[in-house]
Amino acid sequence: MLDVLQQLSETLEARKGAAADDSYVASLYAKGLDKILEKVGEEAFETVLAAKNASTDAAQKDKLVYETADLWFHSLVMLAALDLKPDDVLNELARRFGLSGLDEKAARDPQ
Ligand SMILES: N=c1c2ncn([C@@H]3O[C@H](COP(=O)(O)OP(=O)(O)OP(=O)(O)O)[C@@H](O)[C@H]3O)c2ncn1[C@@H]1O[C@H](COP(=O)(O)O)[C@@H](O)[C@H]1O
Repeated sequence: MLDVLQQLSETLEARKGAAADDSYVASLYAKGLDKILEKVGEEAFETVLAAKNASTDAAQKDKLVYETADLWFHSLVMLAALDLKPDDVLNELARRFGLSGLDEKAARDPQ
């Protein structure tokens, strides 16, 4: 699953050189950081709403997954716009989990 983040991260980097007319991500970069942050805020709100609905109606869980994917995606665009990568966040999570970083985790758990 980490491959998905890695490949998406590479695509987000590549879009820095793309035309805004051809790419949603390039169009966000062209609109600037404030627009990207607005999208992150919007998607966070939609995710919270979806979680509330899913808490009383299990049929809404698909919607929650969809909105969370939108939130993660726009968060990755935000990180990329500031020249950060998913690994920066994953390494921080690993550190909190008691690991010094992803390399150590890979050594312990090759699969
Ligand atoms: N994962 C995503 C992804 N998730 C959501 N979205 C887009 O995010 C937007 C969110 O929908 P909204 O209705 O909130 O936004 P909107 O109304 O279109 O835009 P606003 O006017 O509100 O800014 C939609 O246009 C979705 O298509 C994504 N667009 C791209 N990707 C990935 O990014 C890659 C590069 O995309 P492009 O740059 O478009 O080639 C793609 O191959 C995908 O892997």
